[in-house]
Amino acid sequence: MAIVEVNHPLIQHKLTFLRNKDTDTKTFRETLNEIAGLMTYEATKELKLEETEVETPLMKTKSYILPDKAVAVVPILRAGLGMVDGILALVPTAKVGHIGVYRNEETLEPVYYYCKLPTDIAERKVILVDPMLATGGSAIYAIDYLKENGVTDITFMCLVAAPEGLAKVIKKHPDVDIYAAKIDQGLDENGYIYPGLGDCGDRIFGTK
Ligand SMILES: O=c1ccn([C@@H]2O[C@H](COP(=O)(O)O)[C@@H](O)[C@H]2O)c(=O)[nH]1
Ligand SMILES: O=P(O)(O)OP(=O)(O)O
Ligand SMILES: [Mg+2]
Repeated sequence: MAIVEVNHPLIQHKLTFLRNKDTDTKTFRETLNEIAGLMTYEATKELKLEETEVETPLMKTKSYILPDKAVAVVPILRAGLGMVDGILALVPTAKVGHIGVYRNEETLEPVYYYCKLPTDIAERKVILVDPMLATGGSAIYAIDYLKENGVTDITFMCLVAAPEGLAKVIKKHPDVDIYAAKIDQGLDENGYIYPGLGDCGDRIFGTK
């Protein structure tokens, strides 16, 4: 198990634009995908490769490729969708599953409404994505769901995490690696990450 805050200057620079309440929807969406791509570089560094042989213009040589069933990306709807294209730009062979979970605004408990996973998901490393890890309820629900479907290798990737939510996820799922661009101060009285960037789903899709 590892918690990794990806402190790369480009990521921290771009995160500033996502935090800014005046950033427009188009810029927000593009920047979120750019960060997701940069974080993917870090989060996939332990991927196993297969040996192959390739013919260069000069000679045959040993080289390495990802196995066919290396990776699946699973966004938690809706906000997780905002990271998918950035990840697929780096891992185009990844399959994509979807888990629909929203937060009940009063109880902050996750409410399930949709799921579609690749049939061979248990054979893949799953990168589960949601930009915001707040109370941890949505992440724990989705990880439970993936494990019930046979997945054994899960990395959770988010943009901003609250320490209290992180602690809950690690306690319930100590085998899951978590990558965050930033671990923030905490949660406010409404369960929003502080200072955070607001409601990420609404900012991606312009729904408020
Ligand atoms: O500041 C925030 C906090 C949460 N969200 C949305 O909620 C879920 C995660 O909340 P949990 O309490 O961890 O279940 C996440 O999917 C976000 O969509 C947010 O946008 N901003
Ligand atoms: O997790 P929520 O409730 O913020 O839902 P969405 O991601 O669809 O905005
Ligand atoms: Mg959500």
